[in-house]
Amino acid sequence: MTTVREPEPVHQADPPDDDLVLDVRDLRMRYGTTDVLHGVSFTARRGEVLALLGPNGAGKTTTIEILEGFRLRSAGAVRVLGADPGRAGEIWRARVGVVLQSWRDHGKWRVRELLAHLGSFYAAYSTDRIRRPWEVDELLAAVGLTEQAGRRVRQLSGGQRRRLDVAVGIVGRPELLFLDEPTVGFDPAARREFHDLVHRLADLDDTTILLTTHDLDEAEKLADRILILAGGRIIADGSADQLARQVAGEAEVRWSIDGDRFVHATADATRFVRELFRQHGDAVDDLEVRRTSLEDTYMAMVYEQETGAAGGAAVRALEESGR
Ligand SMILES: Nc1ncnc2c1ncn2[C@@H]1O[C@H](COP(=O)(O)OP(=O)(O)OP(=O)(O)O)[C@@H](O)[C@H]1O
Repeated sequence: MTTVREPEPVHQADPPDDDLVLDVRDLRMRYGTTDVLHGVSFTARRGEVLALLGPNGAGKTTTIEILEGFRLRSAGAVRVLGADPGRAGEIWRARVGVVLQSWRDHGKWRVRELLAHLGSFYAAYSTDRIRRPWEVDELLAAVGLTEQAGRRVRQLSGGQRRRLDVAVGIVGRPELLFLDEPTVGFDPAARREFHDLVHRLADLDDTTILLTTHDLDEAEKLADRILILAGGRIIADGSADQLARQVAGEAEVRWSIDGDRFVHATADATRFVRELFRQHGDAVDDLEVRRTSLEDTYMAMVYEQETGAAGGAAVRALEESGR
């Protein structure tokens, strides 16, 4: 008997997308019997800056460590620069920069020597597009450590040491940079310089950056997109403006009449203020229009997630917090 085989279905593989630097789908992590990540999904494209926010213990460091290849996931599909970080090799590692929460080695080394030494490991991974490593004097200037170049690492202040952590993380000119709470201990000037450096890396070098921070002002200033991790899932993914619109009116209007203070959240502040004056005219005093801050949005979203409140509760919480 002759059997006729059905033609094999043709699998049209998607062309590799060089711009897709992070592709995380349904990532799960369990420590012992405790599930920490219940299905985390997000992507990041070349040159994007993402801020990963969430309450203490939400799983931000766990997520980042999995993407860095330092921790094995329990389940889910993860591609980082086109590879599985759990199995990727040396060449992949040379393309990834990491700034951990604290880094305490090499106290006897001098700053310049340490950076030159660590940088030398990246020379073999230079490409036509990216010359590795970063030239040491240029790097010292970029992180604001030129004056400390000859100092021993253990003689640096906390903030200077954190700058050195950043320098160590970027000395190999990474295409993808992970920053875990990068500005803890920075004074305001150092913080601003660091923000300039992040913008420069993303805008000029097309570096993709994923950072965790508890500083919502910093997240708003730095990130193209904000991810909020709570309850083991990403509960929000978008620009600060987009998130604000999801939660409530975009603006908060405050005013007083005869000494009594009022507050109202609205999507159309102009129309609301026009109506306010039409009704109360010159009696309106102390008028203030404020856009919903990322902090308001964050608090409302995390509150809603934690309490399991139905839609609309976040809006009410936001209004309460404004009173
Ligand atoms: N090695 C481990 N073994 C068991 N549990 C762990 C381990 N590492 C982390 N956890 C737990 O997993 C949860 C997530 O921790 P993780 O450090 O990822 O949170 P985080 O969002 O980075 O927190 P923070 O904002 O406080 O830095 C926490 O409940 C933590 O106690």
